[in-house]
Amino acid sequence: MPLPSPGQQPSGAPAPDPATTPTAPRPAPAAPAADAAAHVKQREIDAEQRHVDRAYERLDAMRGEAQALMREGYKQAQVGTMGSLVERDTMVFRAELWARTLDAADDGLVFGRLDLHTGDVWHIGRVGVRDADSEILVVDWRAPAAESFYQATPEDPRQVVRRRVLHCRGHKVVDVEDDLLDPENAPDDLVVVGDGAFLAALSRTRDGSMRDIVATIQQEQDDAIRAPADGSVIVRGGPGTGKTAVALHRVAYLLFRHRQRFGSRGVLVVGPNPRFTAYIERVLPSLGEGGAVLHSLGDLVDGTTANHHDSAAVARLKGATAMVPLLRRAVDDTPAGAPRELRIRHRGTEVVLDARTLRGIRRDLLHRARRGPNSQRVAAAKAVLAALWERLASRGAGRGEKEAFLEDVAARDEFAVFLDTWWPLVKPLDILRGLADPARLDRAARGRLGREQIELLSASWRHTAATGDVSFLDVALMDELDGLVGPLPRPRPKIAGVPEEDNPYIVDGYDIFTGEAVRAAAPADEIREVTTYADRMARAGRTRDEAEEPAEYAHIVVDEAQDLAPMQWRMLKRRGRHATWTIVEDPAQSAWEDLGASAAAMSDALGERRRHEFVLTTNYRNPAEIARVAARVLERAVPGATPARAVRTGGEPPRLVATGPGGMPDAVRAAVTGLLDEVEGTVGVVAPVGGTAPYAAALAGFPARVQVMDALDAKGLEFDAAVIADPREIAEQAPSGLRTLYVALTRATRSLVVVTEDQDWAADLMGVEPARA
Ligand SMILES: Nc1ncnc2c1ncn2[C@@H]1O[C@H](COP(=O)(O)OP(=O)(O)OP(=O)(O)O)[C@@H](O)[C@H]1O
Repeated sequence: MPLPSPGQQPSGAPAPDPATTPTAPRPAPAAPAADAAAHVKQREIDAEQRHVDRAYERLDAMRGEAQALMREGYKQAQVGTMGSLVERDTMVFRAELWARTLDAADDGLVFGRLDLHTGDVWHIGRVGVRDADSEILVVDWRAPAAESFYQATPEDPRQVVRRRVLHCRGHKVVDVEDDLLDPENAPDDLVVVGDGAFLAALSRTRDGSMRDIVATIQQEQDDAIRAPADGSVIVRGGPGTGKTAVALHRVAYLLFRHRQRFGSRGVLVVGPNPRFTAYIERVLPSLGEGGAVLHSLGDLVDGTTANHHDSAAVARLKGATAMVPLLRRAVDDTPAGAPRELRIRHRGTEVVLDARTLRGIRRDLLHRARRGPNSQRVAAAKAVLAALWERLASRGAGRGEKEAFLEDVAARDEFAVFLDTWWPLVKPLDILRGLADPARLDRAARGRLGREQIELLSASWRHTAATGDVSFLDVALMDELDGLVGPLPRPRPKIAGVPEEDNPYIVDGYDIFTGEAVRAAAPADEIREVTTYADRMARAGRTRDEAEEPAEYAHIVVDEAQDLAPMQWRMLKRRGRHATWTIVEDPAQSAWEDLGASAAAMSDALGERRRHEFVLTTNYRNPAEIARVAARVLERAVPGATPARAVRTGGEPPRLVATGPGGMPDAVRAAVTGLLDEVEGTVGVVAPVGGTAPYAAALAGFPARVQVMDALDAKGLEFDAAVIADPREIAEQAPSGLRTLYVALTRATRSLVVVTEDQDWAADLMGVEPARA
């Protein structure tokens, strides 16, 4: 669907006149023009309403059929054979999915119509609907027949004479808006009406959630949405060009056209932070697709949630692939607190394994550990026991004593405690905590980090060790470590009444992993299975690697991909080794400095598959007044970059408020108070990274539509009004700071207020004269 210039008809037909005037290929009736126009339009709306009513009647019938199918599925359960249970599950699953899709389609079921020069008329909607005689009432927007709705232009009308957008409130048609694409082939009585409702829709109030754009997808966006499924799609474009919207509609498209392939292994959508995933989470369900999994980069690893961004200097270190060998060496290093030697006394003889011998055993075990040291725990116990026996044998012990010796040592507390400290089971977080020790970090880095870098990193992990806080990049490191340390063995659950001897990790009453004595668990008078030490070790070895790999997906969407560090790409790659990808990025908004390294890591994740690249050029979010200011900052941040074209005018001109030292929170509060009267929807307050606290305090008790966040967390979001606090600090916090400020300046759909202590700097940067707070 081609886009209107500001203040013009959405496309195609020459529409010089304001608008609500219906225009026709033939001259419009003379007078009274306004009344006649309203009458013609109402007649068109009434006609569409009749069609929409029929479609809703059939939708209700289809929902009834889906419910009946579900009931039928449950009935089959009563038959009870294995086969019928499987059929029942499939039937119920499909019927439920279908029922959910139909429910989601209820809101705005029909939104478009195509009149072809063949005389055919197609209505386009959220799902396909047929009447009882199988006549098509509505074509699903993702079906090939609907393609012209988004793709036809006056230059290439694709048989479409008139394209109509229907605006509905609930089940009621409230407006229609036409594009005349092929006047030559228009029948004499064809009516064309329109009032620029598309542009009006763009300036609607924001309620904090993104909405689908299915009725108004533009041609260049549709190209990306419907790109072939055989490769990966990369969508680039400036802020507000609809990149996120396109990626989400592509997921709905892929699931519709290739459900078998993408539905079974699933789709993962990854956004920069949880605020962003909450913002987009309604889009796919509103398109009838509830199956995709949404995650932020901070919660991709089970049981971990990032709660802060690292400073730019720390992020540069943690995000680079140089972390891979460093982490590997940290995993292989002797654990902190490991004993230097082992002394065991057996029947009056002391057997000692000295530091050198223990180091040799460790090296050997690590060499053999394909799945990380955690999987070698049983092997470690065996190797130490074997070395002890060798020592004893060298001092004259006979072969016949071996079993008794091993039984004796393995059962001892001191051996369990030794094993637990010498070869502990480790979790990724333990390794990061260990790296809080500068000496250990230096060893792992093999001298490749300078003193300042060691201090920065170890300070960051000291904070983690003390508080348990992890950063977004720590999550990527923990995911890397997950693979390096290997899965933790999963002990079988304790079952009441079952003696602990059945647990393969219990050796003679001791849990060889934790060192816990569990002898008391089995009642003394219970008859026990008689097993040897060797039986139990063999059993332990067999069950050791049961932990799960991270889930793999058939398709992965990465939003704000320009910000991903190489280590984060590695984390995603592990989840999509066989996936196709949709990548959404705008290098001009990147907070990550080494764009080359990031691009290489992305390329590695995407693999050899074909890539389809698209560039979106129109800014649907910012009014031209805000876009102009943002473009000035873009020119400084990325000289030569082309800003997207803003289609709307009529926003408030951006305001610059100057304040004195220490006056920032009060000035921000005053700006927000003013904006709450000006706009009905959300007001976003964007602060420097790590600097939200004073503003959150100043705005305590304000309505929930006021949201405070730092500039990195503002990525991808939009608000009716935005207040940028301390732009200079945002710009100077990192080498990529000006780009981050550019992101912050492009969040508002209507009003933008920038509050600064450095008025000359800000006025020069933005080209706006300051007012005093
Ligand atoms: N074709 C369209 N019809 C209606 N609204 C649209 C259309 N395309 C985009 N929008 C709206 O424009 C706004 C910006 O879209 P979106 O967030 O997808 O842009 P983006 O390119 O991802 O921006 P950013 O780079 O800042 O994250 C959203 O409100 C979206 O709904």
